[in-house]
Amino acid sequence: MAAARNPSRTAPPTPRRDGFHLISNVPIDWDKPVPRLGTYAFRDITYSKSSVDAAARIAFDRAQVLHAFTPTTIREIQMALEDATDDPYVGVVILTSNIDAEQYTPAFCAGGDQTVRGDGGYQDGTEIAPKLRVLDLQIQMRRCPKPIVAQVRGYAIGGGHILHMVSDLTLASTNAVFGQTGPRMGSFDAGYGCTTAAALMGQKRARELWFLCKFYSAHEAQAMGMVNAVYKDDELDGETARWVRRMISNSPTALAGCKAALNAAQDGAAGISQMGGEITRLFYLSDESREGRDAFLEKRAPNFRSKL
Ligand SMILES: CC(C)(COP(=O)(O)OP(=O)(O)OC[C@H]1O[C@@H](n2cnc3c(N)ncnc32)[C@H](O)[C@@H]1OP(=O)(O)O)[C@@H](O)C(=O)NCCC(=O)NCCSC(=O)CCC(=O)c1ccccc1C(=O)O
Repeated sequence: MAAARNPSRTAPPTPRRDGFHLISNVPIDWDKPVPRLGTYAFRDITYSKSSVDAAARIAFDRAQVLHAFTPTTIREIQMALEDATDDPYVGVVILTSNIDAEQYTPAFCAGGDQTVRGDGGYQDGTEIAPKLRVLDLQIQMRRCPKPIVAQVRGYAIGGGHILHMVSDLTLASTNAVFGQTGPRMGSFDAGYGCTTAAALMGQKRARELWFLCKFYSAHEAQAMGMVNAVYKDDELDGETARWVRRMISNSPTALAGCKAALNAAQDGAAGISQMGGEITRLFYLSDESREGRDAFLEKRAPNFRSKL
């Protein structure tokens, strides 16, 4: 008698076979916020980690000005991001904002705080000279080997919009609104602000974004290619958790390699350096590489071929 066929051998192919829908969408349980790093106490952001879900959450905390950023805000994000990057336990970083919808219009970030915009850049009394510190943060985000997820509610405008574009993934609430305003505000970002827009949505749409300074709904932004997924506002935290949980269950080295490769074409020599750094780090783990170090320390000639 012929054996009964295993039904899984004949199951029709389905995208749901990836099991993504089976991952819990219970919002991430954050530990108590990290109030300070070293002697520095955060003022413009909150920084939290989850011991359960291996993620870090960096949130703008200036709701009264729609989370517009000053040099201090950016410096604080840089510090938190450095900590999250170096912490081997953290697998994914979420960049978002603290929403107080009872008092203030929801926003992810309304860009550079115009009240501290001086003639040569932004200066809130903490810079040696006025500068565009956010450009350094953009580079730090690109170099961070871990996925950065922008979780966007409300307005993501100007420099805030660029920070979501530079993030690896963007998950948006249905109430999110996206746009550049630079040419209406006497500003522009000829670096990642323009080049990332073109890479995400194509040249014509990127020119529309920057030349017209129109605003776009979450669904329009998704159709343009700059938002990965749109969720109802009350489902966004849970769905973000699902994306985070899938990524932290994947290989960190594979994710870092993919991020470096995806950055490489746009980032030129800096992109190759990021990619090369990953390769060198892995090479250090090999017998061949260790032979160079050991031979030096043992004051002998290296024999690399013996380690192949
Ligand atoms: C976002 C709005 C359309 C929302 O409008 P509305 O709901 O009516 O709210 P408002 O009443 O306007 O705002 C509430 C409250 O917030 C204050 N506020 C909002 N945005 C800013 C801001 N950017 N700076 C300072 N303050 C802000 C606003 O004044 C209100 O305060 P009150 O005390 O209640 O009056 C609308 O708010 C709006 O259009 N905002 C401006 C958005 C904008 O144009 N942002 C871009 C600024 S330029 C920039 O971001 C460049 C940044 C930069 O550093 C850079 C430079 C060069 C190269 C690269 C970069 C880079 O960013 O990467």
